[in-house]
Amino acid sequence: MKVVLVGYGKMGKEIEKILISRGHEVIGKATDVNPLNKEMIANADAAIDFSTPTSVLENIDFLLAHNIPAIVGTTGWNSSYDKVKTSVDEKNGALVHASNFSIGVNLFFKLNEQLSKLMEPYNEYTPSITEIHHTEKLDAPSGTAITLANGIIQNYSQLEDWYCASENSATIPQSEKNTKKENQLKIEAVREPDVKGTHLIEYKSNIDTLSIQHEAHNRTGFALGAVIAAEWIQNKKGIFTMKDVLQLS
Ligand SMILES: NC(=O)C1=CN([C@@H]2O[C@H](COP(=O)(O)OP(=O)(O)OC[C@H]3O[C@@H](n4cnc5c(N)ncnc54)[C@H](OP(=O)(O)O)[C@@H]3O)[C@@H](O)[C@H]2O)C=CC1
Ligand SMILES: O=C(O)C1=N[C@H](C(=O)O)C[C@H](O)C1
Repeated sequence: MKVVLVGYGKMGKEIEKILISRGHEVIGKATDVNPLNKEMIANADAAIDFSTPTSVLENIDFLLAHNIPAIVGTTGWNSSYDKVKTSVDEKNGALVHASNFSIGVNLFFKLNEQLSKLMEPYNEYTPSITEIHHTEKLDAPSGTAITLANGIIQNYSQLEDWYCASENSATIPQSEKNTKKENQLKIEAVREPDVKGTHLIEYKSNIDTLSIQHEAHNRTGFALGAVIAAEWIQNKKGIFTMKDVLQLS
C-alpha cells in the first residue's frame, strides 16, 4: 500500500516503522506546519491519522472529500462522532476509528464488558477507572478510558454517565465533564513522564478490591493495529472500529 501519515509525532514515527517492515510505502507526512494537500494524497491507498483533537475533524473531511480510506487513531473527538458517521455515509467513504488500536486493549475491552456484567448485581462494589499517560497528552480522560467507561455503564442500570477527576489537575487539560453528578462512574486521569498508556479498572468494597489492568510497554501495539486496519479496509466502504477488524463483536 501507498500510505499518507497524518501526524508525524510519537505515533506517526512508530507507524512508519511498521509500514516499512510490512512492505508498504509512506508517500506523504502531514504535520501542523505542512497540512494535508491534494498532491500529498495523489495515489494514496490509505491515510493514517494520529494528529491532534483540534485538527482531526478537518483531516477526516479532507480525506472523505478525496475518497481516501482513513484510519483514525486520534482521540478527543467523541462528541462529533454522529457528524462524522453521517459524512462517511453520505460520501460513501471508508473509515476505521478506535480509541485504542492495540490487540491487547481490544481484548481488554471485551474482558471489561464481561466483568461488568458479572459485578453489576453486587451493589457493595463500586467500579472506577484510572488512566495514566505521559505529560504531553492533550486530552483527558483518555479515549480508551471513555470506551472502558461506556463498556461498564451499558451493563449498570444505576450508572448514567462518567466524570473525570484528577489529583494532579494542574497538569490536566480541562475535561468537558469534570464535575461529579449522581450515578456517575469515576475516571481518574493521571499524568506522569513517559508513561505509554496504563488503564486500571477497580471494583472496591469495604471488604476487598477486584481489579484488572492493561499496561502498554511501548507504542508498537497501537501502531501495528493501525497498519492492520489500513490493510483490512482496502476495497471496503463504511465506518468501522477495531472490533470489526479483529472480528471481536
Ligand atoms: N487510538 C490509538 O491506539 C492511539 C491514539 N493516540 C492518539 O493519537 C494522537 C497523536 O498522538 P501522538 O503521536 O502521541 O502525538 P504527538 O503530539 O507526538 O504528534 C501529533 C502530530 O500531529 C501533528 N499535527 C498537528 N496539527 C496537524 C494538522 N493540522 N495536520 C496534520 N498533522 C498535524 C503534529 O505536527 P507537528 O509535528 O508539526 O507538531 C504532530 O506531528 C493523540 O490524539 C493520541 O491520543 C495515541 C496512541 C494510540
Ligand atoms: O495519547 C496517547 O499516548 C494514547 N492515547 C490513546 C487514548 O487516549 O486512549 C491510546 C493510548 O492509551 C495512548
